[in-house]
Amino acid sequence: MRSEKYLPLFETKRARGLVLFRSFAVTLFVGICLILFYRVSNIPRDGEEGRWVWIGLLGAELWFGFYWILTQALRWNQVYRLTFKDRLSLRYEKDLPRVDVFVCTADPVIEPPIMVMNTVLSVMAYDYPPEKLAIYLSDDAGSDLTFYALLEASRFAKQWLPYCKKFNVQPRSPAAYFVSESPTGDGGGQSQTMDFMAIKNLYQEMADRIETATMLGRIPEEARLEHEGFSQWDSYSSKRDHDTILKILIDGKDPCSTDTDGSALPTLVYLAREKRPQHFHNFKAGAMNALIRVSSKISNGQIVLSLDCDMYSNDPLTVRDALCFFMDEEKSHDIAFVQFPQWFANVTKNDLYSSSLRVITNVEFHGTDGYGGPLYVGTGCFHRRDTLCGREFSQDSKIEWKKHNDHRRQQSVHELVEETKTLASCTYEQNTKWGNETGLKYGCPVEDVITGLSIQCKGWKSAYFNPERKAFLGLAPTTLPQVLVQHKRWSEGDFQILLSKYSPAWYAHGRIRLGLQLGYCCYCFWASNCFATLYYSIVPSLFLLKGISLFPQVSSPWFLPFAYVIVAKYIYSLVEFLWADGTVLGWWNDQRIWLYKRTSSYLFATIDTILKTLGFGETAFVITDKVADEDVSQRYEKEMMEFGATSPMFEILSTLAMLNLFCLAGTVKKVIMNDSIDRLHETMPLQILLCGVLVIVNLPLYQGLLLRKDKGRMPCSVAVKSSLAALLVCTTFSFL
Ligand SMILES: O=c1ccn([C@@H]2O[C@H](COP(=O)(O)OP(=O)(O)O[C@H]3O[C@H](CO)[C@@H](O)[C@H](O)[C@H]3O)[C@@H](O)[C@H]2O)c(=O)[nH]1
Ligand SMILES: [Mn+2]
Repeated sequence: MRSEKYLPLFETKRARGLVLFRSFAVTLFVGICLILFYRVSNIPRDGEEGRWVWIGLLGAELWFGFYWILTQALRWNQVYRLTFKDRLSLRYEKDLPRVDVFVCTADPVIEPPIMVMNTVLSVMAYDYPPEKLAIYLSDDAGSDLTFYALLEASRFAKQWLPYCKKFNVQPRSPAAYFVSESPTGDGGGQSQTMDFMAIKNLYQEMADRIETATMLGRIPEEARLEHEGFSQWDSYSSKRDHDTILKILIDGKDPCSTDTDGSALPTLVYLAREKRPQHFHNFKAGAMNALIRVSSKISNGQIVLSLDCDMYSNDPLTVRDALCFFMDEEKSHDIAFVQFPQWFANVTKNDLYSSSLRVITNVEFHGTDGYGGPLYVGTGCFHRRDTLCGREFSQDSKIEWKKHNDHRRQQSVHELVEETKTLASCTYEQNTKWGNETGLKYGCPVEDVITGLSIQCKGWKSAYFNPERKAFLGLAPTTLPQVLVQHKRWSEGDFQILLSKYSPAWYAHGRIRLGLQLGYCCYCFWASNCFATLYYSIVPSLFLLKGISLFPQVSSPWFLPFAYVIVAKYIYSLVEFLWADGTVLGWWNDQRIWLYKRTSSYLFATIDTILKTLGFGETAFVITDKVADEDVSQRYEKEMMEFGATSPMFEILSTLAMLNLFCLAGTVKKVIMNDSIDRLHETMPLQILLCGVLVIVNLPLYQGLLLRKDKGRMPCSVAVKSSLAALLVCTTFSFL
């Protein structure tokens, strides 16, 4: 029954200070226009020196100006959300919907099973009626190690879940919980301490068994004999060639599956979809679609949560938060998904690789939310099942939660499993709309973003919920090559979306709000930033070396707009970064990574996308490592940049760094020899500043190239090649 006075389950609030921000943005816009006017009106005439360079600079500045406008769309209309879980309980506790959680893993070596189990256990322990919760683990490696680990976890859960409930502990990932030496939670004093020690030992024993098996690469013989599930590996030949392996480890419907307190347990399912070398498997999108189908037979939750295997739940109440957005009587009918931020458990204080993406998380996504909702970013996202399967929005899309809650099943578990297996076979999708109209989209390295966009284009909205207590915590990459590769995948995927059928630049026009369209473009144009950035970080420095000025002199009135834009833009970015809980050094690191991404990841992403469009090359998904060697971890903790491998990306970064170093050194030498410091100051302040900042920002790179001795240093070959290349460019250019 609806109470007389309707009380919303969630609220949306405008961010404060938007007027101030907008006024500031307008002044910056004027500054940018003045700069462009200066460039256009001062183009050297035909035949005059520097005409083409000047036009190039104009191009770069036009690009930066255009891109800046896109970034404003992500800030213009920020909103914040609040939920009322108590009202949800009051109104719906008996009628809560079924929720299916999908956890994807793909490789037991770089995604250790014990980490995956912690994710699984953390969601099994959600504060949610267990008969309405089902957890599915998709294993794209089809590894019996992961299955073994899941079997162990299903046993451990029988103790872990009652413990969590009894003392209301959090987080409910055992590994994260046991980091603290003493029990936390709604203390039970002496009795909790004993329980704590007991459960901690149990966890440790389980972890040891799983880790030993992982290390040896095989499971203990007695485990194999004990559980019939392993027989499914009899016909297994490799991770790319095997039958569907499907096992319901805990059947929530079975009255016998209970924890040590006799309470029901959530359903737990292991799935390794069929793989054959002749059938392309479509990476995570393929795994997710198999999960959608398989789960529809087993539990068919109306709400689906997708999680990466390293993203444990940090808050047992998150499901209820998400449901507030789906179950509000007045405002929920058009919400298709609720995205939680991706936060990371392993980010160091000053976030050397800027992998926490804190500005995106704490600022930009709130901006997208003001225009119809955030992007779907693959993990920590709750979907309505029907919208994920391609349903269009219409006025009657509202779910009657109280009606639709029944899911009975007639067959035996065995029959059910056999019948369901075919849904995960390689051929099932042939001649269907899966991967296209239905489920997650195929063929894009960021299957999540393109899927979310297509849902929004069908008239749906999404919501962004960024609560005080972080809902999920994952693992960020811990070395520079990993960071650059991850960003290459993302920027490449986003760029492909721009060129795809669902392009935010045209297809989305009129289907989503303009602000959101621009916001999507901001990410989809990530890759294209490489050209302007490369130009700006090479050409002015070379001309500095040659003594040719490309920017206004200090005494010129045109100097002012440059000075204003530079100073205002960077102060703003620092303030925003600090506001998003960053540190000053973290901001500085962010600037460095900004440069590195743009000059390497984005460049390669652009090249690869163009090649793919022309028909060369294939889409790939390079999985991010979730483990690191001991010494690599130590350097990471100390915030020492990790290179340690040869890579074409490093060659570019190092060449750029050396080039700027030579240009600066050459200029300094000239100054000393000619005693011309005043003149240079007067005529080329901005070029000196640019080159100088590029050198300072690259200090860790010079250290890695020239000074460091540890294993994480830049390989010698890169140092030699890049120095020679930079030297060659500088000398040829000076004598040209
Ligand atoms: O063939 C594959 C490849 C990957 N995965 C899983 O996909 C998840 C994400 O992979 P990861 O290597 O951790 O990539 P990230 O860059 O950290 O992931 C981000 O970006 C991806 C898109 O590029 C999204 O799918 C993710 O949800 C999002 O967290 C992991 O759980 C993997 O196990 C599969 O299931 N099958
Ligand atoms: Mn990841």
